[in-house]
Amino acid sequence: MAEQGDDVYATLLLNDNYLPGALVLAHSLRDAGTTKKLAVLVTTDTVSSDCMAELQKVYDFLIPVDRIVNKTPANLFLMDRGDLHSAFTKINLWKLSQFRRIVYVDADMVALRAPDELFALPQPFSAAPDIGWPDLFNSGLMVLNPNMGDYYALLAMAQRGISFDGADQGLLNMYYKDYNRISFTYNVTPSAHYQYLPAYKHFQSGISMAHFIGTNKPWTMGREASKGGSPYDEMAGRWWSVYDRHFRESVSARLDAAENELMHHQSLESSATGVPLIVQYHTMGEYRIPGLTISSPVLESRSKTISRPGSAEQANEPAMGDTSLEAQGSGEYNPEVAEPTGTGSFYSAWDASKAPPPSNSQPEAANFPQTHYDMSSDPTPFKAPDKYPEPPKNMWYEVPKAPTYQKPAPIFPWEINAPKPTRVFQEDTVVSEPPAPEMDPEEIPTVTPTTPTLRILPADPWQTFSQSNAWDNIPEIERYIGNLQKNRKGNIQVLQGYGSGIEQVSSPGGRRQSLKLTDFPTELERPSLPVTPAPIRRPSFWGEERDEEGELPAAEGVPSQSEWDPTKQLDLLARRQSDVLSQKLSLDGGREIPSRSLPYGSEGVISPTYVPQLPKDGGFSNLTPRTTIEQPSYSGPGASFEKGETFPIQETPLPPSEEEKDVLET
Ligand SMILES: O=c1ccn([C@@H]2O[C@H](COP(=O)(O)OP(=O)(O)O[C@H]3O[C@H](CO)[C@@H](O)[C@H](O)[C@H]3O)[C@@H](O)[C@H]2O)c(=O)[nH]1
Ligand SMILES: [Mn+2]
Repeated sequence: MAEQGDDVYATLLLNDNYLPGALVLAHSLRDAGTTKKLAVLVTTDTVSSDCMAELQKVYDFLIPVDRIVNKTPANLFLMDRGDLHSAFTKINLWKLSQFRRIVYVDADMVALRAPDELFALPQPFSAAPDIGWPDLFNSGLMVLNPNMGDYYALLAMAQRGISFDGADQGLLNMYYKDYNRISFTYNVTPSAHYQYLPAYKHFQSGISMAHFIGTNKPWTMGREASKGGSPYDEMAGRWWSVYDRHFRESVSARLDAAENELMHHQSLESSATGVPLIVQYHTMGEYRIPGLTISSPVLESRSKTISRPGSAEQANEPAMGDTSLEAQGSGEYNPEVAEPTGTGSFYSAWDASKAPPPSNSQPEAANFPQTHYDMSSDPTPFKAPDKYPEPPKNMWYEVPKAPTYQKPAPIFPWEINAPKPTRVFQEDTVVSEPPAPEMDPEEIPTVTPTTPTLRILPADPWQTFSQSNAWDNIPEIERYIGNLQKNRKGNIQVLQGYGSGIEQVSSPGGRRQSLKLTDFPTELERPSLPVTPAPIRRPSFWGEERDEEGELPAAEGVPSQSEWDPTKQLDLLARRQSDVLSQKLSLDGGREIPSRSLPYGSEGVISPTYVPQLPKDGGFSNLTPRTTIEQPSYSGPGASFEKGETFPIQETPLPPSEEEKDVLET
């Protein structure tokens, strides 16, 4: 019986599943030398009597408490912990006014040292920060003074389901908003957060308690699960070292026990070695079903028991027995000691990354944890509560009144001074601009690009380039090639319109002697256009009938075929067009007319849009704009006529002269 004003460490057990945790916790505190008493709160409807019997072996007080269930557990599923439906039961701690002070510790914690100093804290309520949300405290370790005032207040909240996580931590943090924060070393939860490892290394020696938060606990993962070097593995190793100190069988004991099992059909309540079966049953890898066959090379000869993954290594461990356990009892967990070294080891020695599973291994299903659920035997019908918790208020979304859209911040420099886009008309933007001086690419400043403007360049592009091919100036070559061509020419019928009459010119090889690539065919060489002014009579579709009516009268104003001189007419047309053009020019105030590129020889007109590719020195200065348009002619040799060249009207093909032949031979 508790004396008034006792100090206790207390934990909570809601079912048998956490039994290994509660036992290891109690042993760890005792092993660490606490001077305080230990209490465990149990919900008797779900904790078995076997379990309570085990608890009583280590705990000073076994306190039955009423289960407090969260009837609105939705928030629990936010953290995927539906199993914590009864976590509100923790509130019963405040009811235990027989104690002066309680240091509550979750059953999934292990003491590395006994934090007895917490009983001397001046504050009424203390806890350590939670790793998930450090403003909050983790309710796995709490220093509290039981009192009925707090109890009823907390109970009222619990009954209304007030808890942001649906469990005790959410509730208690809403109640104790100004808690006394104690060091994280009193409730160290393993983490893989980047800052964690260096801090862990630094503060490691000061850790009082480790806490295995989450669904997985050391006793549900098995001994093999935490053999790495991470903080979690190290802390889980500490848990297992306590477990082994108190619940691990020595191999010699197990061998004896196996023999006994065979000989005397040992009872199932505790293993032959004295380790309670219920503890083994709830500890992953520890449970051995008595009387079943085993294929362990070591035990085979002496007993027939089934081996589970976790216990197989023990079966194969050399018979060091208690010596090895004592080595671990020093407090530092040494994985080496727990490592099996026997030759016949078939589970722990099997490295799945290196070899297939041993052929003599057991099916893993033998290892599955089992939970038994009983149907409720409570005959009272369900009665709805008088009042349900008020639905939360202010749970609508307020549509913002003013649009909150903000232009995104500029990324590129030109976004800052972007010019306003406007419509641009060519008339407005045509400006004469000197070309930009050449610039070192590295000196080019950031420029704000604008709509490019059309430039009229005051340049006669032809003057800046040589207009002939180099070989054009060598008469020998020209003459030779000219003669070759002469001989290849066929007879071309052309119309030559000198004067008013039409001369028929047969002009084989009548081409002037020039090899320039830019040459166009002369007028003589071009075939005549089939200009037909008056229709030519053809046989009528209606035959004679139509003919009887006589010929249709010729259209008025259309000259007869014989009167039509196509060359004259073309010349006329050209003149008229050129008149129209010059008229337009004077109307436009002398502005130049954009023109198509003209054939060779009709220089003098410069396209305003033409930008010559100038030589690098930028020879602009000596170029002047030209605004005259030379009138084309269709009557003379015209555009293709070359200076100093006489136009041959008639020419007979000749073989090359002796002189020309000489050139050929050289
Ligand atoms: O099936 C169960 C579940 C819980 N418990 C007891 O309730 C405690 C809390 O559950 P636990 O699994 O340890 O929760 P944590 O993973 O530690 O989760 C966090 O969130 C819980 C709910 O808020 C708090 O109770 C814990 O202190 C806090 O660390 C356990 O330690 C046990 O004492 C049982 O006995 N049986
Ligand atoms: Mn916990």
